[in-house]
Parts: sequence; structure tokens; C-alpha cells
Amino acid sequence: MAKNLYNKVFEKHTVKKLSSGQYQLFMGLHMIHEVTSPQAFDMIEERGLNVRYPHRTFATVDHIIPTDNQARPLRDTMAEEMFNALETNTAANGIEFFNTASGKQGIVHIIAPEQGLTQPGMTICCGDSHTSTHGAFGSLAFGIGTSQVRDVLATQTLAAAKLKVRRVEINGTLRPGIYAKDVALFIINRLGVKGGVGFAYEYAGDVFDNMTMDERMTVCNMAIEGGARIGYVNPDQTTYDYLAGRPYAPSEEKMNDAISYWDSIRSDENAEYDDVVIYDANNIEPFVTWGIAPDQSVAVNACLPSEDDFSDNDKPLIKEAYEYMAFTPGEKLIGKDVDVAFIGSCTNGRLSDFEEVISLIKDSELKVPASVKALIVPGSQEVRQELISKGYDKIFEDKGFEFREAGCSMCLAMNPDKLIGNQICASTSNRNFKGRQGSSTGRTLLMSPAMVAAAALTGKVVDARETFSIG
Ligand SMILES: CC(C)[C@H](C(=O)O)[C@@H](O)C(=O)O
Ligand code: SF4
Repeated sequence: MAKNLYNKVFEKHTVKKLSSGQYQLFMGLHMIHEVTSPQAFDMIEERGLNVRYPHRTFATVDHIIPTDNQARPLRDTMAEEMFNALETNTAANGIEFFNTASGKQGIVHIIAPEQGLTQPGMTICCGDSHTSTHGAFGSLAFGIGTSQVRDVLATQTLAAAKLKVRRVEINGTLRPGIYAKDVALFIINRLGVKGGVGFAYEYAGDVFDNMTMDERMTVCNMAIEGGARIGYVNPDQTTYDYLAGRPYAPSEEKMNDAISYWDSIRSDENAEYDDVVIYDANNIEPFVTWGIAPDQSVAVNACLPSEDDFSDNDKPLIKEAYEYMAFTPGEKLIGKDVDVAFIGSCTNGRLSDFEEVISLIKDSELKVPASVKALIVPGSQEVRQELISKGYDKIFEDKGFEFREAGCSMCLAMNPDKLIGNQICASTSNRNFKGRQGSSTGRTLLMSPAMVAAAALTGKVVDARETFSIG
């Protein structure tokens, strides 16, 4: 029977069916970070267990790491404690830690692909919801809780239920000034934040075929924001070209064998799906969120929706969003003042995101006005070094952006980068929940890096296509 990638990879990694109806799945790669791993290590230690396959686990520090002053001990004692615990636990168990001195540290979902750890046909987990990012390579990658981190450390397996698979197909060509981030926000706008619950999303069609790996990662990163724990793209030549030569990817001699395996796990031509949705790329606009959930978004030039546009079920949420954001139905976001601009995160903190921004701002006459704090936070030390070697740090600074060290930063504000009061932040991150960026009244508008760059330079929500004469 013709099968899709999800079912092929799931079956290959099934150890056995459990009496609960779940499956015991072998995990090819386990990534860990400082927030969700300490307790898991404590739990296995209490039981006198060891890490079963230490060479399948890799660690990084990302959430709590300051992006200005990384001198140890960190000023925040709780952050220092988490950092310390990760250093101790990885050393005691023989786990490779991409520490700040390694030159390879960064956001977990940026560094694993960068190092070639993320490969097609793998099962990948991490105590972090945006693990869906790695699905861009045609792997089954999903976030797990701390008790599952414990299970994987101790056994390299976990109990998982089989998901349904929805093929999300987008055909045609994206218009100029429309980015992968807009595609991600568009899908969530159409299917809702709960639309993907119980599903893995297979992203397919011309738009995904033509995307770079970085762009595929941006979309898969936000699968979870649409309720799908897994999002993936079938691997192809773009995937293989990206992997070739990376430190942990198969060596040149082994690449051909690897590629025949990777080709074999692609969805078959006539594979069956539990659901299929098809969209036209032409309908995708630059999207901006106006509310407190990632599906509360509009095309940048559109009016904000009326409460009457929503079902009775959703009305209270919409009302709550308007109250929190202090926006009014029917008005436009265009022209609203922005206090902070944040470019970074595991959604849009890769090299190509910053290169795109540089290509737009370098010839612009505009500079970040004094009223705006604009942060450039590379997703990894390698991305940061690459930007510096191209002289882009200087361009960013000349234009009035702060150029920081790598980490999650103001995506979640578990470090000192926080909004103040009810500031509005134009952000390339993936969540606009209440208080997400470190102030309980702070407001987040999610958008693409180009749109955030335009907001940074004008101090307002604007259409980046006009600011930068795109298209
Ligand atoms: C801290 C971590 C558990 C969390 C997640 O799971 O996603 C964080 O990365 C986030 O983005 O909210
Ligand atoms: S960058 Fe944001 S979304 Fe990604 S792992 Fe860090 S906190 Fe989570």
C-alpha cells in the first residue's frame, strides 16, 4: 500500500505496540537544553539509571543565556543554576554539550540542523515544543515533556500515540515580499490554533518544493502553533545539498547510501492521508498578528476583524484579545507605533533571515529612530560569526540595531531581554501569548523579518513592500 513519510518512519522506529494502544518508539536523536532537562536527570539518578545512548543526546544552553553579558556566574542566580546543572549532567553522562566556549552554542532548533545532526527519516525529540522545526528535513520531530525526557535518557525510547496526517498543499508562486513566515501565519490563520490537534502536517506543493531549508524550517517551526505536534516536508535534493559536508552528516563516501534511504522514506506518489487541504500561493499576503494567539492575524493592509466574524465559542477569546491589545475591531494595524523590534528566535534567527534584512536595509535612508529599541539576536554562535565575517554586524549597528550574542532572548524573555509595561514589539518569533516577552502587559505582533525590519526603521507597523520598494 502506498504510504506517507509519517507512517513509514513511525513503523521503522516502532519497538512494540503497548497495551495502552500507544507505541514504544525508538528515538534517533535527543536534544536537550537547560530548562527541561535538570529534573529528568534527577529522576534517572534517583532510580540509579544511566543514560542509555549518550551519543544520541546533544545539549545546548539557549533560553536563559543573556545576549549582552555572558560572564559567569550569570547575574541571575536561577539561570546560573540551570546552566550549571546542564554542565554537570552532561559531563557526568558523557553527553556532548555545545557550551558557549564551543563556538557551536545556540538555540536548540537552529544548531542541530546546522551541525548536520538533524537528518531525514529520523525520529527526533526534545523537551521543547518547537522541535517540529526539524521536520523540515523529513524527520518525525516533536516536543516532549520532562517525564518523557527522563524516559528517553533512560531508554532512548518513549511511548507515543500514532497521529493522523494532513497534507497541507500550497501551489503556485509566492509574490515578491511574501516570506516563509507569512506562509506559516497564513496556514495557522486558515486552520486555527487547534486545527492540527491530533495531526502531523505534511507540507507539500510548489511553494515547499521551491523553498530553501531555512524557509522550510520556519514553516515547520510553527506547526505546533497550529496545534500539530509534527510538521514535515519530504526530503529532496535541497535537503541533501544542505546536509552535505556538515559535521555530523554522513561523510562523502556514505552519502549515496544515506540518500537511497532518505529517498525511500519519502511519501509515495499515491500515499493516503487522513485529510488534504489545498491553497493558492497567490492568496498569501504579509501577515501580522493583532491578538494573543498566533491565529489572530490579518493581512497587513486589512482591517481588524469584528467580533461578529467569529463563532459564539470564539467570541470571548476575541474580546479578551482586543482588551489586552487595546486595539479596536475595524481599525488597521498600519501606522500603529512600535516600541521594540526583535529579529531572532528559532523561527527566524538563521543566517538567511538576517541576510534578507541586510539586503533590504543597507540601501535605505532610514535609521532606527530613538523611540525604538531594535534587537538583532542570531540563533547561534555560527550564525553570529558568519554575520560578523560579512561585516553585517557593522551595518546593523550603523542603522541603529543592537547586535547581540546568540540565544532565545526576547522570544520568551527567560533572560534579561524583556519588554517593559505595555510596549508593543514587532517580533519575528512564534508566540504572541499574554506576557510572552517578559512584561505581563507587553504586546507582541508576529511578522516576517522584512516586516519587523520595516517597523524598526519607521517606528510603525508598515507594509515592508512599500518601505523597501519590493516587487
Ligand atoms: C521552555 C520551553 C519548554 C518552551 C517550549 O516548550 O516551547 C519554550 O521554548 C517556548 O518557546 O515556549
Ligand atoms: S527561540 Fe523561542 S520558541 Fe524557540 S526554543 Fe527559544 S523560547 Fe522556544
